[in-house]
Amino acid sequence: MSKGLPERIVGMDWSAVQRSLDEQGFAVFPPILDTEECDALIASYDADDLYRKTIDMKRYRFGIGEYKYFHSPLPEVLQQLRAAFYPQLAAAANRWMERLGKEASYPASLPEFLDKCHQAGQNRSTPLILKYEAGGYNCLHQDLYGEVFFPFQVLLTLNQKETDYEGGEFLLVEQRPRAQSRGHVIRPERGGGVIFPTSFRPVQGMRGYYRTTLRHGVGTVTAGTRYSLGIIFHDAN
Ligand SMILES: O=C(O)CCC(=O)C(=O)O
Ligand SMILES: [Fe+2]
Repeated sequence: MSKGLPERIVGMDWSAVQRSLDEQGFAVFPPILDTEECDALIASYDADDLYRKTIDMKRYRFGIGEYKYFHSPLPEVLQQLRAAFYPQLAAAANRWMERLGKEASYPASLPEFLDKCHQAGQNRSTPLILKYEAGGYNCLHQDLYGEVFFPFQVLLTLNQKETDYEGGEFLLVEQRPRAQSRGHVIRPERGGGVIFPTSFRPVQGMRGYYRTTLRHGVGTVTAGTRYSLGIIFHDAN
């Protein structure tokens, strides 16, 4: 891919993404990282000086697998992904809050939003890289790390389904008020991913919008190794 990463993100079909977010609650996007960029991120998994913390998921009963939080300042790719996705998603976030009758208070740029996190005592960086080997999985969860949170997060897969791993589907479960839950199974291409709600979303009902609760996770990897990159916009306390 010849263009720089921020240009590739700005050049995504954002009207289709916004529509998909509003209608389905999530949006799958085609590769924005090329094979070399994905391979470089995978190769950096063992570069321990890049990370502030490593989590063995089994220890916390989060699933089976491992993830590492990048420390701040983030590697350039992570910084670019976070900063370039933010403005489009802030517009969606404010639209969603208005629909739910809440204050639409997400600032236009990432540094302004991070200031809010820091003022609330949320100073630790949250973008992460995840690794699941055969038998690995990630239980359904939400990534909330304090009072301030951004309503969207982004997940990119760094290697190729079917070639590098089998199973390991991205799972999104939507809990509807006074009704049964609905599941979505998403399998992005290497270098592509999905934008999804951190915690809840507005759904159009007969009388205005109501709110559903979302959790995400990963189905069992049945063969190979799956690597992914999680872009969380709020910092952690
Ligand atoms: O590995 C995945 O697909 C999910 C990772 C995750 O839970 C996240 O990025 O928040
Ligand atoms: Fe997560």
